[in-house]
Amino acid sequence: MTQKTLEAIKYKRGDLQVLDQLRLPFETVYEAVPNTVQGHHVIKTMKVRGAPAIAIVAALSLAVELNALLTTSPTTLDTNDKVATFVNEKLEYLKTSRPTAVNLFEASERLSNLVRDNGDKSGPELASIVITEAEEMLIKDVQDNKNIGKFGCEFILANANSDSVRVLTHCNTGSLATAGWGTALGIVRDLNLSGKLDHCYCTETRPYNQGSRLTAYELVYENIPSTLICDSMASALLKLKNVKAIIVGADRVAANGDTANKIGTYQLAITAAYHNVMFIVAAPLTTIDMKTLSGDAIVIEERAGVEVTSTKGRTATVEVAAPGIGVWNPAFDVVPASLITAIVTNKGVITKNKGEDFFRIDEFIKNNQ
Ligand SMILES: CSC[C@@H](O)[C@@H](O)C(=O)COP(=O)(O)O
Repeated sequence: MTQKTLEAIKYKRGDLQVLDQLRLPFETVYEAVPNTVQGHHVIKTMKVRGAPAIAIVAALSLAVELNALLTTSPTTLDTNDKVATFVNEKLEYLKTSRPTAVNLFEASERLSNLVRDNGDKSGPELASIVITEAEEMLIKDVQDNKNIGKFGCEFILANANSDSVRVLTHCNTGSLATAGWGTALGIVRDLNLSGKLDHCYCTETRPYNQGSRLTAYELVYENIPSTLICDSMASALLKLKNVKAIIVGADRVAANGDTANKIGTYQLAITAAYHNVMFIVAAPLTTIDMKTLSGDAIVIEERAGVEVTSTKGRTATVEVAAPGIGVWNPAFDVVPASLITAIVTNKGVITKNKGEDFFRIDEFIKNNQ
């Protein structure tokens, strides 16, 4: 059965449009992204957000820029060297948009390696190879998410000891955060399609409200039985509502399984452990960063204090804090591997060995190439 999901990224060769997520859930407005300057802008300002979507929009913004130059200014791309320099400079620039989600850095490295490995091609040929690779990222991400949904749904049902489950999710990990379907929210979709989802709770996810604005929007859009809670209600929910699993996405998973995700994820993992509730991280393998050995080395983005002192409503942004108060606004936190039950990837589910408090992700990758 196919199910229509929201589309954060609309692309055909030479034309990239992104859904402006700052205007959701009240207005559906697409914005053209004709080049990397605009790509950088929509990522930095969070018109597009979510680890996979950030990487795909960055790569496609480069693809549309290259595509346009091939016709409007062919001499700028007429040698291999010119294209290689152009692509690498643009990738370095795009990487400065947001620091925590590794997918952007992984995509950049992949495109850069492609350029290095195609030193024998003409300029236009090399540009075309880069464009095609960026386009494939968009297609592959949806398939990866479908696999995550299936694996995660099976794992949760196999371990829940009940016929239908209630789950809690945090931030937005759905179609809006990816090329389609979603990671953690993809699992929720699969649970719902299998008829085994009793209810999905979602947090508001202050300060940016990805939960109340975006996840709630996706849940309502698809008629998934769901309820919104404030972030501060999570422990009470686990105590009183028989939730079987908390399912979250990831911005970067370190080699030992420590996971950076939206601020508030860490406290959810602590309360899940206390209440003996499964804590599931859902992410494609592109979100795993084997070069980062543990969560301590993950750079956490800090954003402007105004996101905490104000809230964006339907018609205006309103101040909600006493003027003059100091603000700390880390956008992400790190969940230690010891608190994570399983990491659900597009290649399968990674669990810990008995008695160990870290994941052997290197072994999993070796066995699932
Ligand atoms: C599939 S999205 C996974 C994560 O990127 C998501 O949970 C998250 O933390 C997004 O943060 P954001 O700041 O909205 O980009």
